[in-house]
Amino acid sequence: MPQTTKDTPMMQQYWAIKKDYQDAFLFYRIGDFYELFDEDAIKGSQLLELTLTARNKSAKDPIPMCGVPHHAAQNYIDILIDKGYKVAICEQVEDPKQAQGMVKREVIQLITPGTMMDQNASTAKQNNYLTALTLIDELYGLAYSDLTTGEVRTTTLHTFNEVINELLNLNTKEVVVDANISEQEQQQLQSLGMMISHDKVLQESSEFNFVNQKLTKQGEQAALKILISYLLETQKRTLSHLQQAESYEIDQYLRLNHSAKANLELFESLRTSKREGTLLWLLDKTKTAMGGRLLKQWLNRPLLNAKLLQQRQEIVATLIDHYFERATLQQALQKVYDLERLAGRIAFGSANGRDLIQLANSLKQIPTIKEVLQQLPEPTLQKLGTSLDDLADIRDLIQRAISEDAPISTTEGNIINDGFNQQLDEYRDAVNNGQNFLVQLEAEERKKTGISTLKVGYTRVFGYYIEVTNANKKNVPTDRYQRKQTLTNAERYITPELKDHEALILQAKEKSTELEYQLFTTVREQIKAQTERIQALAKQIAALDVLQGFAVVSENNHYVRPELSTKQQDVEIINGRHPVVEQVLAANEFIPNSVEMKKDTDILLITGPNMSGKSTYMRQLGLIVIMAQVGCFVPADRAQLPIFDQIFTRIGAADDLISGESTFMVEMKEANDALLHGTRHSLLLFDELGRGTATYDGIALADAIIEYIHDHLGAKTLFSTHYHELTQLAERLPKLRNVHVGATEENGKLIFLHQVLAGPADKSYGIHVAKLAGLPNDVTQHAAQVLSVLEAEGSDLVNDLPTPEQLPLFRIAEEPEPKIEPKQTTQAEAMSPEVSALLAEIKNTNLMQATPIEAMNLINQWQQELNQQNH
Ligand SMILES: Nc1ncnc2c1ncn2[C@@H]1O[C@H](COP(=O)(O)OP(=O)(O)OP(=O)(O)O)[C@@H](O)[C@H]1O
Repeated sequence: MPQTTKDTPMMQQYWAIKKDYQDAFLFYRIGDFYELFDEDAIKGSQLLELTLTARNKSAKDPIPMCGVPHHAAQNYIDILIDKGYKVAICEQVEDPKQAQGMVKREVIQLITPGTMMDQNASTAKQNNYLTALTLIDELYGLAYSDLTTGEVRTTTLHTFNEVINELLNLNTKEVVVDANISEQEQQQLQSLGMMISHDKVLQESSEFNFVNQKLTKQGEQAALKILISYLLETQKRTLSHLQQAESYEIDQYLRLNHSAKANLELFESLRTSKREGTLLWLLDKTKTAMGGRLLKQWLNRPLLNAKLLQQRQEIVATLIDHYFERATLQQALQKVYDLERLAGRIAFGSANGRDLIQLANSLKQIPTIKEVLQQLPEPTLQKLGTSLDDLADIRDLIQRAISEDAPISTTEGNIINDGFNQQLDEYRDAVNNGQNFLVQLEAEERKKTGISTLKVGYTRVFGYYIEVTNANKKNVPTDRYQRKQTLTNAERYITPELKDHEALILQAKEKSTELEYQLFTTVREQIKAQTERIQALAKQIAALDVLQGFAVVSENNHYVRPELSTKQQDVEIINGRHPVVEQVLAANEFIPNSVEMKKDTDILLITGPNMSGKSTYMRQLGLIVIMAQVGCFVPADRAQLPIFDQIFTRIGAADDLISGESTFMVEMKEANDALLHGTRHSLLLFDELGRGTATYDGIALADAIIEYIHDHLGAKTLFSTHYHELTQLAERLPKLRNVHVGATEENGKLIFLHQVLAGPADKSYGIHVAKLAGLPNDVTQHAAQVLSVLEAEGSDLVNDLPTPEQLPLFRIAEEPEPKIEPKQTTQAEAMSPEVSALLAEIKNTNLMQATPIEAMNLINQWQQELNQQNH
């Protein structure tokens, strides 16, 4: 709204400030309220369900207004941030009593989704990252930080797809970009729910110099500069708790793209989008919020380093074997508050007395933790036990200075302990003496006046008074008493003596409160100087907490320590279980299955009826690998595993959350990704790849992909399929083995055995599954007839299928596919020369060199040719 000449000085000040914060809600402090004006007020009143009023109501053009009490502001700020807005907090920055004219006001902080400092119980175990992104010499530089913990990391990425993956993995809500990031890229990030921000004035700072120390890559340094500059611009204070940036490369860790993490349900259940039923949910037996956050980071980045993994395994094994020590450790950890975020708040200047008490109480646990660790027969734990800094000096300072019962407010006294500061003790004595004087005065006045019910009291507005009930008013010595206030049944008076003491007491009180605040901030500053030590301790405690959690789940669920090999790629899991599904089923209901893929086997081709457990078997292997590569034990009787470099998946619903592309396109892209980037150290989990297109194309593509993996990649691969034709590949591909998930039929009913057995499935149970699903009897009976005809004739799926016109109902029953007995002829022999030629063309097409659109066009062309063949 434009400024008009009629604007009051206050509104002029408002508009002047608002001008710089057009994209934020301006919370403008007036007394005990934050007020919103004009468009902010209209929009804010709707979003926050506040009553909309107006300033200058009687004027011609009143200004819409709404407000929130300052003590309740945080809730409203949280709501706006959660809805993806920014909030600028504008405070009175001088004492109104001393102000000449308008009170000076300034924005003291711009709160954005990526810079929220306020954390509640539900976000305790989550990091909140702000990310900065730039592009230099065709490389993306990425820097991100969690302002609440001070963690800073940087990396360099080659493609925008990698950037998206990393940002989704980090669950980043806000990305600060510079002009090198194109409009289109920015829009793509926005469409994924990320706020895009820009840094207005790129500034050099001592913070940048400190955080930047270890970085060498240009892109990462540039991104870091944007990040820190934006943080300084929005937070408007020093950021001394930011740690030195750690640079990493994504291939230092087991690579899993975002959709693989979603498919394997690491952090979010596919069905409910909740944490329950995920690997994180299962493994999180941490006692601290820091441990909870670190576990999530570990699962996001499983390790490749065998030595580090051995070390984690040793610790888990030792903690499993020492139940009592572990119990003591857990009890101590339980009492450790969020050291990282406490350190953040202390450095940020927002910590109160209670925060410091929480810090001291946490530090009290460290000696116990050190003692237990030193008792354990494991070198890393023992070393940790000796080297852990118990921060006794900080604990001692807090215990001496800060009252156990410190209030939330830092400005109203009662924070500092007696005996900590002489001057404060003197003020407090003065206040106490004053109080004693009043007690004496009351007794004396009762005596002098003979009024036994006379009382000395205090109110904020009137100060100290002498109160006399109406019945006794006549006995009041009017020469000394001066009437001050009349109540219904009493009268209040003051005397000169009382007023003198009032001044003394109030002065002492005011001085003591002021001094307390000063002392408190000094203590806080002293602790702030030790931020790095607190952060170092927090990191060690967090790791210890995650590992004790691994010990707990491993023991409770009878996991075994996997043998990890860097020399060979053999996979041998005896009686493995799906860690989450087995928790959901009743005891002993889960049927364990082995996975054996030694030198002679790279690919397991899995067949079996729907619902038999094919996906579960594949996910099981993926999860076991991830658990092994974060250092946890695994659900099996025995497990020998290589260290995988990447896991590629194509499991479950193929909808692409990112680009909204068709199922088939996503399938092909994911296959392409695996074939292009996979190595013989990778794990591929492909569930019914190719089902997103026509049967012919599906079979042909699946065949070509399997052969490519077999001949060129050599990656360990689980490939499930309903295309029975593919099982014949075992004859040609020596490193492919058929397995199937067993089922039997009893009295016409299908019994799932959930057991993975050697060889291809010998019968399709599609019709039974269709029955279970409740398809009309007509349909399933009809399908059964078709099946028996097909089986009796040993016919060929392709050539002998009745046309839809002949069997109208068949179209409905098509989904559970009737299966034919495998013939001894190869596929190419069974088909017409045209189809064979087509197949050869498909096989020889190099998908790696085709763009997705070209692939689509090719497939379209093949489909048309095939259709011509069929007619
Ligand atoms: N090993 C097992 N032991 C016990 N129950 C299992 C086992 N494996 C799977 N199940 C149960 O069977 C259900 C179906 O499993 P899953 O989704 O893996 O089947 P599927 O063969 O992949 O099916 P579709 O082909 O229809 O995708 C699971 O929800 C689970 O409850």
